[in-house]
Amino acid sequence: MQTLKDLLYKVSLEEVAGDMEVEVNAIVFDSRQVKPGCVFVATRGTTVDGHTFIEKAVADGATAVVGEAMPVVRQSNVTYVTVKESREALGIMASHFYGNPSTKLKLVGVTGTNGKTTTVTLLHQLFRKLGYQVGLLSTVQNQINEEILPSTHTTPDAVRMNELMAQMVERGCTHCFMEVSSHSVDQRRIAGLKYKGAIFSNITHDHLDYHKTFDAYIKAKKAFFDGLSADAFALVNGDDKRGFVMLQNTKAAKYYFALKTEADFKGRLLANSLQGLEMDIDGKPVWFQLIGAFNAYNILSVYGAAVLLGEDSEEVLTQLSSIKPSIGRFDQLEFDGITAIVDYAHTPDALENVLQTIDDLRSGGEQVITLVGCGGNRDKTKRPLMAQIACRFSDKVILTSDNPRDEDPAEILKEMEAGISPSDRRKVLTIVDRREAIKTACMLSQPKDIMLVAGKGHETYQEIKGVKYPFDDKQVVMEAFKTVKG
Ligand SMILES: CC(=O)N[C@H]1[C@@H](OP(=O)(O)OP(=O)(O)OC[C@H]2O[C@@H](n3ccc(=O)[nH]c3=O)[C@H](O)[C@@H]2O)O[C@H](CO)[C@@H](O)[C@@H]1O[C@H](C)C(=O)N[C@@H](C)C(=O)N[C@H](CCC(=O)O)C(=O)O
Ligand SMILES: Nc1ncnc2c1ncn2[C@@H]1O[C@H](COP(=O)(O)OP(=O)(O)OP(=O)(O)O)[C@@H](O)[C@H]1O
Ligand SMILES: N[C@H](CCC[C@H](N)C(=O)O)C(=O)O
Ligand SMILES: [Mg+2]
Repeated sequence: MQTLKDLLYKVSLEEVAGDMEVEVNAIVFDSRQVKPGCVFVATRGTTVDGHTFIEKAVADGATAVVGEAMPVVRQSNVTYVTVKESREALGIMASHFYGNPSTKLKLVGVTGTNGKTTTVTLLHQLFRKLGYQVGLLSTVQNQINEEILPSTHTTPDAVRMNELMAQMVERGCTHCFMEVSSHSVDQRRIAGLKYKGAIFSNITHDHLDYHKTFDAYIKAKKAFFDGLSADAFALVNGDDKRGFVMLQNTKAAKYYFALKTEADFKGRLLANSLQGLEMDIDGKPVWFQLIGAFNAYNILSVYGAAVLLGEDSEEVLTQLSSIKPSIGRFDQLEFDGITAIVDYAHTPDALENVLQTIDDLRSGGEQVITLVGCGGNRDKTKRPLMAQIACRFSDKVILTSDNPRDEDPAEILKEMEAGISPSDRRKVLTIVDRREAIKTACMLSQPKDIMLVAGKGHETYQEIKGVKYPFDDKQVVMEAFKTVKG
């Protein structure tokens, strides 16, 4: 067991009351999870202040408390430590508790509005093919080699994350590829981690509900790069004007990947179809199985990161050309000549990219039918924009629910409808029930048509008022086709 003093190594302390040599058997930041002998870390959250649960945590057996303000009435057998930033302390403590696993792995983090899951999944599969034991932390799933562990967040909380990394180390992993969400940087979930590399994919509109302004959102992403050490690499998209911003204050070695501008890892798109894409990389034409021009960026950053991690460039391209992750990103289903595409596009930029890809691949005569919704309790400003984009690229649009969470789904749909111009209204149907909406889309589609089911991708549930009901777009689409056309 470790002492509180061990766990607080390198954390700047403001005040200590009690014994720092006390042993702790767990780190807990939710009073409902407290067990005797643990240290309770109180953080100020987005809905409640964890400091209000200190007494409860102590009553339930916490032997130590760490937080930004301590109660006046204290128990003599409990150690109270005041720190400047509890979330930062929590990250560092979690790392120490699990033996600093990030220092024993080549840890690469990917941040950006879109493309994180695709990039880390490609990296995981690539390094498996290159013969390594590899860990993965992603929105879709966490993985230790082939073993799949459920994921609840894009970037887990500090305790869970270090626990997972410790398991990776124990199982012989040499590399770990993880998504770094802007929330996780802001909430210091990644404090205490040692990165070997960081990738920036792009930044566009999302999460303004949380960050409030676009500048604050950029700042959160940049903080990830600011925190890198000199022996790490920072690889950014040179075609995104914020790529340069990410590198401004980092100590890490700086690299760019790009399609349009000069870069250390430069690609040129040669061909793009529903079967895949061909790209010239460093003078070599290579065929990849991923679909959509935006994936050229994901492939380039994966290539760059692999080379920067010391892999042979030829071998990397050979292996990369054989990979096609099936993770609810541009997943194609066929039924009687109709193509249905299930995609996780849940931001205006992602939706536009996917629809542009479909548009580029149209052969003429077919209809594009887009089904889309927007999540509740999330950025409201993207709602009218996403409806507008769907209309711009589609012959028919069905607006429906995504994960309404605690909001009224009809209200979300009204906010989406506000983005539709009078001339586009005739092509739009609004159907609140997603299953019914999918059935209608199937009914409206004819052979050769392309139907896009956007927003939920890999998700296997629909969250309505705190309950997650089983719902898998791919499965529902296949069932609907069988019912309607079968
Ligand atoms: C808005 C947000 O990001 N919230 C995250 C945050 O919770 P919070 O600190 O704000 O929670 P809070 O309810 O205000 O509580 C404050 C503190 O009091 C504690 N508490 C609370 C109640 C109680 O009875 N006792 C108690 O001790 C809580 O454990 C917490 O430590 O910290 C928690 C622990 O790390 C996260 O689980 C939680 O994620 C919530 C569930 C969430 O939905 N997050 C989403 C928005 C998110 O993080 N998304 C990103 C990016 C998604 C993407 O684009 O890919 C992600 O990384 O997944
Ligand atoms: N490099 C990219 N540029 C723009 N759009 C992309 C890119 N890569 C993927 N997309 C689009 O964004 C959607 C989400 O992709 P992905 O899941 O890889 O992103 P993410 O950053 O992990 O998202 P999240 O923030 O939800 O975790 C995809 O379904 C696709 O439509
Ligand atoms: N990680 C993202 C996922 C959004 C997916 C979409 N289906 C929704 O529910 O809005 C978020 O939590 O904002
Ligand atoms: Mg993701």
